[in-house]
Amino acid sequence: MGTIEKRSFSFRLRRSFGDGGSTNSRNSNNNSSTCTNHNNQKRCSTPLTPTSTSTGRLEVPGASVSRRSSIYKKPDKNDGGQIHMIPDVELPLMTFADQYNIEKTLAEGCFAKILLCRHRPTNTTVVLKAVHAELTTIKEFQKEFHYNYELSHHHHILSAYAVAFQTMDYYVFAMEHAPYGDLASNIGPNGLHETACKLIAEQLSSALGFMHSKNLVHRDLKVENVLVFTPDFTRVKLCDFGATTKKGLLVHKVKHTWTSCVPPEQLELIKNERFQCLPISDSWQFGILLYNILTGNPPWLSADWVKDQAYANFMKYEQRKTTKVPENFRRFSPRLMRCFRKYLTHDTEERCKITEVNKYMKDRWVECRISASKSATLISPTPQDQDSCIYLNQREGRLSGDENKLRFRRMMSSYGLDVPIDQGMVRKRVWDWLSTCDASFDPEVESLHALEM
Ligand SMILES: Nc1ncnc2c1ncn2[C@@H]1O[C@H](COP(=O)(O)OP(=O)(O)OP(=O)(O)O)[C@@H](O)[C@H]1O
Repeated sequence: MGTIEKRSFSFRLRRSFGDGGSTNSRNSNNNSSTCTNHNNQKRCSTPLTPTSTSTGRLEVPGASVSRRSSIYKKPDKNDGGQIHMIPDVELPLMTFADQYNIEKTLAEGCFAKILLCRHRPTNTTVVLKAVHAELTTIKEFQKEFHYNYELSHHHHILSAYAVAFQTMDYYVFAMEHAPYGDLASNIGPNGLHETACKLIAEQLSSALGFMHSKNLVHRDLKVENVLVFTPDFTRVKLCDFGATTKKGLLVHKVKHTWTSCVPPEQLELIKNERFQCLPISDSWQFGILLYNILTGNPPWLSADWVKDQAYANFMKYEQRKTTKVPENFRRFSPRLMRCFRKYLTHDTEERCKITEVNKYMKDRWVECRISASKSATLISPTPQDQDSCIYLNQREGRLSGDENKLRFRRMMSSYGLDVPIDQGMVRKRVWDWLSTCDASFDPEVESLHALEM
């Protein structure tokens, strides 16, 4: 296994935003890495040897069904087939420079680096996830890589290449590049409009439903772990399988994740208490994510009805102790509220499956938009339009000209206007439209000048 010392720390990738500045985490303590596999050597060792790269070939996930046929086996009631067998594989020792040109660090923390690279032998752009070897165990690394690789052929799960190796300092695996980054960097302070949220919800529920069908629980669903491949959100993918665990195993809490993402039944646990890992924790996190993308923020800081008034209000409503819709949910339609109740119920027995949201796709989700200013008029031709209006108004000022153009194109393409068009006319229409949406609209607002195409 090389000369790298195994240590049992979990690794963190620090993020600079979120609720309370917490960091989020790789799970250091679930038990799935106990599933070592000796019968599976052929399937598992092949992709990890240097030959796949030294021959100048980067295997694209899903290209070889036969080698990865385990995933197609129907899981029995308590298992997901061989997917839970984490192979023990030697990782070839090499340096990044042997085969890669590092072009950019996409994200960096104390414990891992996400590097945008060019794989020289194939002239392919890849992202390398480099985990500090001192801060994780090789088993944890292999588990993450294995699950990511085995799940890769789902359309809405990030594809991992059949390439993993170690350097003197890191355990590394290769994956495809998401050109638009993660969802966290794509949602404005007022969230995305309903159409985009529905698209995202549909794709993520499909990815998570697929994982659940394999008896796997993601356990770390949040906006940072959803990657964006098209500017109109028609293609997003789930990533980061560091906390992924087989359903039913006894686990500890995922450490250092945003507290807003932690389900109430886990918040209530005492320190170091273990609990059974179940898909309903993904359902909870899905409900939080849905709210987050619709509004730009999580609904509360923590699902603690004693300490967090916003959660206490929702819990009373959800348990039908009051008919008063909590203020921060008032913009949503009764149908979406019904959906939220099912995902965000305190009662774990009542909580819905991850795919429940699909029943609500034809419904209206947002009834009216709360403006930044309470006194502002809330009426617009369609609430969707107004979402975009606020989004442009408040977010774009922080962005560069290129980013502004990109956002603008995304907005237009979500309205089917991504064909070549008269940009002058478009701009005039957007300005007219903005001024009818919002009485306080200032045509001189600096950010809008950046929309000049
Ligand atoms: N393939 C990719 N393409 C583009 N950006 C990526 C890719 N993979 C990861 N990132 C960026 O790096 C960030 C961290 O990635 P990832 O979640 O895999 O790392 P991590 O160390 O497990 O993070 P954490 O445990 O903090 O969630 C993502 O939120 C995303 O912004």
